[in-house]
Amino acid sequence: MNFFDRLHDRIVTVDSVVSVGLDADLSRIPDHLLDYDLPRWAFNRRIIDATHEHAAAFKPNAAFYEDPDGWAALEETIAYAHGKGVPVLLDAKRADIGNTTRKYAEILERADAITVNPYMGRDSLQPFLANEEAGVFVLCRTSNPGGADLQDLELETGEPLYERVAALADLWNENDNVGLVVGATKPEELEELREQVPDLPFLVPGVGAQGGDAEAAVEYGLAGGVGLINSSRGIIFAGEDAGEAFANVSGQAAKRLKKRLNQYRE
Ligand SMILES: O=c1ccn([C@@H]2O[C@H](COP(=O)(O)O)[C@@H](O)[C@H]2O)c(=O)[nH]1
Repeated sequence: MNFFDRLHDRIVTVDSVVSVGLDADLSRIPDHLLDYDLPRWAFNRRIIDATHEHAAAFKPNAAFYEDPDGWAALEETIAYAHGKGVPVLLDAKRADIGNTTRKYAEILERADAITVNPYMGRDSLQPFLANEEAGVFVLCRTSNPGGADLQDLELETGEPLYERVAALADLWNENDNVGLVVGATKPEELEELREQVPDLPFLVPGVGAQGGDAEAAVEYGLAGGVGLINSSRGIIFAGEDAGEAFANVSGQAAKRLKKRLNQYRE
């Protein structure tokens, strides 16, 4: 079954478009978990237990797992999320020359979807795009201030580069498996892009710690009700001062975000 069909079913089941970002920063994990063999896994397991009923997806960012223990923690995390019936989107922003990107794409044997970087062009994304079962979210207009440096550059046609990326992603969507990454900190661009590519679901990061626009994220991020609005630190570290009750606080934060976003869903 296609990723976006699976995501649609999950969104309906939990009545939520919340993506819970599992950015398990070791320096912020509660002290009482640091003696575990894999503290990031111990942390994620508790966060998953507390938030899964509000989660349309979990989104670990690969940056927080790129060491031997990290990969082990990530494997356990993905398997556990799947056991709860929740799809996993790995935020890895991958792409490279063909030989390398084929290896990168093997991660889709584990994760259900991935973020990719379009800068190297179509051939660098081909193994991801060819995977009919997986979701492929192409970075388009990112949430960070420096996203403007390249993404807003005006092309000879007068369009900004991010709009060309959206047009290309639409062309690349032969398997109905492509979405865009568009930050909630960019509400005007969200609106423009939704008009430009009405059928592509968006992954919208930036509604939590980055202070993005939750209403615009929902209004423009969803295509036919399908899309993901992500918060990472705003959920997983909401209970940073709560000691052993940290995961309960995260569960409440995920529920609150779900309710807030649902106000804007049709
Ligand atoms: O444009 C982008 C693309 C990716 N991200 C990632 O999303 C989360 C956001 O974390 P918060 O703690 O909710 O700010 C994180 O993994 C980023 O690397 C993004 O923020 N913006």
